[in-house]
Amino acid sequence: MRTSIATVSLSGSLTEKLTAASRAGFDGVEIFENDLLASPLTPEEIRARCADLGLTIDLYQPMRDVEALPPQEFARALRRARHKFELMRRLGAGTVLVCSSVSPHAVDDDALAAEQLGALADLAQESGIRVAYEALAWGRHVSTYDHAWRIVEAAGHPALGTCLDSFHILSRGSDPKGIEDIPGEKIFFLQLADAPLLAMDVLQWSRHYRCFPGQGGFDVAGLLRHVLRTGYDGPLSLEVFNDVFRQSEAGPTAVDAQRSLRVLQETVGLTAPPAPVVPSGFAFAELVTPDAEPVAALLAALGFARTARHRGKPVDLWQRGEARILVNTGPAERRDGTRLAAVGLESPDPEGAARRAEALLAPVLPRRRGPGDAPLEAVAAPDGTELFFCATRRPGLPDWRADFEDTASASDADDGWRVDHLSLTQPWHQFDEAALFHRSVLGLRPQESVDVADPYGLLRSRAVTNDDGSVRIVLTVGAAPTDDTAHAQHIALATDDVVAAARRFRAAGGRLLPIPANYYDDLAARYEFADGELETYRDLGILYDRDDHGTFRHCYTRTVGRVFLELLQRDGGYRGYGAANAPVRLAAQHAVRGFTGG
Ligand SMILES: O=C(O)c1ccc(O)c(O)c1
Ligand SMILES: [Mg+2]
Repeated sequence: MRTSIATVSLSGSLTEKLTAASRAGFDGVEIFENDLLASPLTPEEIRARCADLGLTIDLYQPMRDVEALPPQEFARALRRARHKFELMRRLGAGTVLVCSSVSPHAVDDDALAAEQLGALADLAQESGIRVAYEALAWGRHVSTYDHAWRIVEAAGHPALGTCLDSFHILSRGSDPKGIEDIPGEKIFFLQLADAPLLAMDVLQWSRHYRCFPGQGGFDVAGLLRHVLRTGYDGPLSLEVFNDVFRQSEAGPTAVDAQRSLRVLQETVGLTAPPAPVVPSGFAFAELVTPDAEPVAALLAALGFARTARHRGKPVDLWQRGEARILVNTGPAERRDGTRLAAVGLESPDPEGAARRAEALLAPVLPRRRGPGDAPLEAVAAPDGTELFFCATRRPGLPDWRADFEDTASASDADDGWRVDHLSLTQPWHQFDEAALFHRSVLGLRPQESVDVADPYGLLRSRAVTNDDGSVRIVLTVGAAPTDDTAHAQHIALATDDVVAAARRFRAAGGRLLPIPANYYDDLAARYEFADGELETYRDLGILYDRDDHGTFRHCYTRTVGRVFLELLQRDGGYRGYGAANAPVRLAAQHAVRGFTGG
């Protein structure tokens, strides 16, 4: 179906908004009055600009406080309407949105509302304009979609229809099934927005927290299915009031928006893009570093061996068991220091995974290929992390390690080491986008979002995983973009014996993050441990957690550049990431930085 976006959903000047919408592939826009009023362009110039960009103007909005008014007030509303309709004629906009009145003058009288909306529609019709009446969730007398429809139906005017807005319908908990009672041709417009499930005033919720479908907790797809059953064939339009999007660059936001509509259309069966190819493990994690020495020392102390070197680039492969870490000393920038730049995802169908990514507007990266290199499909995640779709030892698929020359054989080949999860810090304004990206492009499943207290701010964290837990990516976002501790990334390595791993690391000269004694006193109060067990944890700085399924023990290396490593042991099917311990870990990391001056 045609896709549209309200200018209020994007940041910048009207021109910037239109350009971003067009580039992201939208067919049309809803022009918000404020964007027009603030624009130096005349309505004719805006019309021409839209035409040049291949955008139709699908809606002009909003017109407020029009219906169920005393005669004098209504006369004034009609006068305003005349001006708006003239403006819309110059703009070439054919539909105006009228939202249900919040005016203290409005009376609770559906017959009067129908009569006055009919009179407004008469006037609109003279200018070839249609009126779409929308119930605001906080409207004074009309706040539900079925009520707005009853009034439209009673008016019985060909130029008057209703506008459905998923936020207003779902935020109030209305049953969207009743939408099917509205004839499709009387639904003049459909606005789509999702929102996180928050317990708050609905107006504040609407004006600040809306997000794109698939990023919140509403069943927008379910609502759309009801709308489609009516025969509605107008645009799917995103109307998202969001404080974060207002501050972010319009270009990426528009792409995020368009991706959400592509996923939504796929979900309801309107389109069939290439199916997701869910990754089945981590092939590697790649660190880019300006100085390989500290990274090499850290990996060596952990028992990793440098097993291979890339034939054409300064990239070493370090390995322990099934855990593989690439250390790239090529394009590193001093400013960032060591960072986690790329992730190799085991893919049953790398080409299919890349096609899926492309269909959902993920930037496909130029293949970094030298002569004779194995083909490697790669895309960029919203945070810039490069995601490679690759195969390790898979019959019929080229092995990514073909580009590497063995330098040593791996030690400890079968001791159960593997990458358990990767934690990737997201730019503060891309957290919701990142979750939607990983879900839709990679087919990973988002878990609950958790808040983690950091001594200098609050962190949000959300894991995306595949079904068997062999791929887990933890997306985090910190409050202060300048806080290095909150913005560190990490590689978590699973072992079958974290105590032995920690001891070995320390014996080899590695330094584990020290954890305060208070933490262990508290653990002793919460759980019973075998003799000496707690003392071992206390000595090594091992943290402990438990869920309904099992237990979790984990400890941390010091940070190199932006990256640290975690050693962990999952037992009995523990599913989490030790979130209960994260505040202690973050405080300890801050303390170490403070102590050493970073
Ligand atoms: O917040 C508002 O006032 C407002 C205005 C127009 C809309 O279409 C809407 O859904 C909300
Ligand atoms: Mg709306």
